[in-house]
Amino acid sequence: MKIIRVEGLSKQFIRKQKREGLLASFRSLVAPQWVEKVAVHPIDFTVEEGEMLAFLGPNGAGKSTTIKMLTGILHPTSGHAEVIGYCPWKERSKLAYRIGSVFGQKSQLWYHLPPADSFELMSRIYELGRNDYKQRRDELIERLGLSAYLHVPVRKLSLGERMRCELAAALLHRPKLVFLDEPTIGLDVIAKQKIREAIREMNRQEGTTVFITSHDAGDVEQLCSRAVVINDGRIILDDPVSVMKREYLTMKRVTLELRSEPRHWGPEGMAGSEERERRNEGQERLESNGRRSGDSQPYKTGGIGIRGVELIELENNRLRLDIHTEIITVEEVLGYIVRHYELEDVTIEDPPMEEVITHIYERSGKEAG
Ligand SMILES: Nc1ncnc2c1ncn2[C@@H]1O[C@H](COP(=O)(O)OP(=O)(O)OP(=O)(O)O)[C@@H](O)[C@H]1O
Repeated sequence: MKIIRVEGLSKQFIRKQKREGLLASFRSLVAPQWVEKVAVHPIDFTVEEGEMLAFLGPNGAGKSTTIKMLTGILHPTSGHAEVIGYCPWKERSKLAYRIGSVFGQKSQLWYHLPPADSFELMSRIYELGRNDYKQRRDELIERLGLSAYLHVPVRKLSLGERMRCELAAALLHRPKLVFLDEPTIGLDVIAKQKIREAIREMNRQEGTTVFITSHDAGDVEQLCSRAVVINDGRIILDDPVSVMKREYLTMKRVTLELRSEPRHWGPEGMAGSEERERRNEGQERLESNGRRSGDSQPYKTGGIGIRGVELIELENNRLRLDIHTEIITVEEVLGYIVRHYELEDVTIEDPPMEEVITHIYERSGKEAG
């Protein structure tokens, strides 16, 4: 069953044109000039009940405007939307009882109150029955591990602790659908993992539909089954995440701290000839399997001597590598490093979402033209 249906939904803003200079500013007050900005061109998509959908795009792409229309905060310029059977901008308060939202950049908890008090206030706003509320609250405290800081004012919580409380507050009234806008922004690796686990469990146990925007490729890979990418107000990709992973999320950025400077450095790279042969065989095997064969993307060795691995930076004992994971896995590269060098520390990062989207945009442009 479709929980969200969007047809030809668009939004155009009209804003005052600012002019430079004092005189021009006065003139603007008397005779303002207006400019139109199409934030969202007519878009169409649907979301299945129970689905976890990533809604992605660079800054200014139209994500927040779309979410605001789907939650009834904004009226569209044209088109239709149905969210859990309601027209969001016409039936906003009815819809509010059925949806939850978490905005990573904006808290919905009372800043000077402990989370326990915010939960209490929200139970009144949502008109929850006392027993039902207490049972649900205790269940969420247990599931999200909130008991240690339930009575600490929100302003004193770490970002990760606060985000788990935000999630609990959004789930208190058992919404069928939650909008999560950058739920892991600013969190460290451990806190991100905890939030992701909580989201996964909510989806698995309660079948909650999740509509998530994020600049973190990890959120998309680990949580979502489908990704919709919007750029400049237009949808440029609507694909399963497995396809996105295979086509676009094919790089990991790895920073290594070695105990000493790499020994076999130079034109030969880090790998010995045996290793290079093995890698090249691997490459042939991959190409014969049809993956990436003929793709224009160059798999530079960049001084490392392993195909699919590029050296981005070398500073004393510190190396930054880009690993193209359809050629070689991160485990294989780390295995090689560990066999040949003493490793002190390693950090594995996803490429910035902006880079991934630029790649999608360039490719969609090429395919269209
Ligand atoms: N109230 C408004 N008045 C005029 N223009 C607006 C308004 N709100 C958004 N816009 C413009 O619409 C475009 C889309 O904005 P939107 O906030 O939806 O982008 P976004 O994808 O959510 O970006 P971000 O990731 O930075 O939050 C932007 O160019 C923005 O400047």
